Amino acid sequence: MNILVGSRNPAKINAVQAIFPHAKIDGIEVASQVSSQPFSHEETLEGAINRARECAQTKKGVMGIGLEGGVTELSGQIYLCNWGSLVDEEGNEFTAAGASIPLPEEVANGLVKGKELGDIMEEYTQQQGIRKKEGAIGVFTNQLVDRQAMFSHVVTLLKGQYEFTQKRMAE
Ligand SMILES: O=P(O)(O)OP(=O)(O)OP(=O)(O)OC[C@H]1O[C@@H](n2cnc3c(O)ncnc32)[C@H](O)[C@@H]1O
Repeated sequence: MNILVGSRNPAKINAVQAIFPHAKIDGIEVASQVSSQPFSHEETLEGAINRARECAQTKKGVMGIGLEGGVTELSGQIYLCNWGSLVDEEGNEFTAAGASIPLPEEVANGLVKGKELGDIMEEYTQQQGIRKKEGAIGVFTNQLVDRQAMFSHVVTLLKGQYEFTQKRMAE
C-alpha cells in the first residue's frame, strides 16, 4: 500500500506510519487551500479534504491522507479542532474529527487578534517547533495526549471506515 500524506510535519507523518505500519508512506507539500489558521470546523475539514484529494491525484494507485489543525469558537470559548480525510485508490472519500479542548484565554486572545496558533505556542512555551512536536494539545493536557497521538486516533477512524467499506464491497 502506498500512502501520500499532505504535509511534511513529522507529527502528522508519524501518526499515519503508526496506524499503517506496513505501508510505504511519503509526506509531500500540498495546498490546503484554506487560511493558514483555519477558524471553524468547516474550514479545518475543508483543508484536510483538499490535502487528501491533492495527494490522491498526484499518482495512480496511491491513497491520500490530509490532516489539518485549526480552532473553532464554541459557547464563547476557542477550542482546538482537528480533522482528517482519506481518499482511497478508487476515489472513495472518508473524514473524521479529532480531539478538541478549550484553549486558555491568553492563547485565545492572540488567535482573535489574528496570530497563528503555532506562533502563539512558541511564545507561550518559549520553545520552537511545538506544532511539529507535542502541539498545543500536548502542552495543555500535560503531555498525556500529544499531537501525534491525537492525529493517530483520527487516522485510526479513517482506516476503520476505509476497511469497513472494503469489506462491504467484497461481500
Ligand atoms: O506543515 P503543515 O502540515 O501545514 O502543519 P501545520 O501544523 O503548520 O498546519 P495545520 O494546518 O495543521 O495547522 C494550522 C495552524 O494551526 C497551528 N496549529 C494547529 N494545531 C496546533 C497545535 O496543536 N499546536 C501548535 N500549533 C498548532 C499550526 O501551527 C498552523 O499555524
